[in-house]
Amino acid sequence: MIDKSLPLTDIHRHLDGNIRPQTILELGQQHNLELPANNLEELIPHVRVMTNEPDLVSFLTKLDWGVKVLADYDACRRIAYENVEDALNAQIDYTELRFSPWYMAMTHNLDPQGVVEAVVDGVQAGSRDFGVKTNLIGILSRTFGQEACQRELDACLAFKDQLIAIDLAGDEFGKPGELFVDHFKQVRDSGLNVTVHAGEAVGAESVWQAIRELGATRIGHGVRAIEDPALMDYLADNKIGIESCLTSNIQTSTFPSIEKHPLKKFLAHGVLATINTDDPAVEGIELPYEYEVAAPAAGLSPAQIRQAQENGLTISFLSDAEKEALKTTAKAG
Ligand SMILES: O=c1[nH]cnc2c1ncn2[C@@H]1O[C@H](CO)[C@@H](O)[C@H]1O
Ligand SMILES: [Zn+2]
Repeated sequence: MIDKSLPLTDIHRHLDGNIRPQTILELGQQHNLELPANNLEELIPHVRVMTNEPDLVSFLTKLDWGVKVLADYDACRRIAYENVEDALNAQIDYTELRFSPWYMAMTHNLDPQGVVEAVVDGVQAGSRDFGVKTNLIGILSRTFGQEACQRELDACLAFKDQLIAIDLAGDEFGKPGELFVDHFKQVRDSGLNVTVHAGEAVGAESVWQAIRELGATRIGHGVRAIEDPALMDYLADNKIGIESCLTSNIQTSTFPSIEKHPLKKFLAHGVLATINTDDPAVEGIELPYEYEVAAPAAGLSPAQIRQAQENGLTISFLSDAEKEALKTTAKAG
């Protein structure tokens, strides 16, 4: 259950993995784009996971129609704005929304820097209108290789004061972290925080690499750290946060069943693990479902669910003063 006296956070949430099917339809019509269907019912199977996918890369193709309708900067602004409204509807008090400017820009040859500007603008307006506190994380989509990631990073760094961190996402198996050491040196030099998707499609060695060579202080998913006891100790001792996304891990076949998910073991080990959505519209879930259905199904006790909720604020990239302010607001109800 969600503890209403604590702030509710979603710190692993892809803005470009959460584009409303209705918006995909409307943008497609507005820009005369060919879509796989012209009504919601028939479109949904193309943009949402209906049965578990065999692997991460198959899962990720479900995000593609969402970015293919981003024909101009207004479309980017719109989906950013709607993401904040979705966060409000999911009872979220604070969210770190992440997005990949290159992935959003590539279909219609937009300028990635223009995409960042539009997303910043849309999220600021949404935050003001819907009263949800937000920060933005820029993603380097490793799937498209080192060069595209450098251009993506340049676009992010041009707006570094509007971002809180940089993440590495996409095809972990095909594009290992070793290819992005230089990119993340630039990120650390810029003063931005580092979180990396690791230990999702590859084992514990990918998590070690993200920490030691990329400088990650938080890990997206990290599920396969469970295979390495020394790494589990390291995560707990060094307060490396784990951004868990239960339903996503089942839908990508990272784990065969929710009952076997290791989140409860991370928490029992004292790792600062958290509950998040990943790509809510693509998964067809929202944060309350993860707390109320997925977490109990994964064998978390009510005390562990509460601990995970508390950890969300603890490992967020907010300042101590901002964390305290959110706690006070939540307590006041
Ligand atoms: O669960 C995930 N694991 C790895 N990469 C992901 C996941 N969800 C989305 N993306 C990736 O993030 C970028 C869009 O924000 C895209 O590169 C997409 O493939
Ligand atoms: Zn993710």
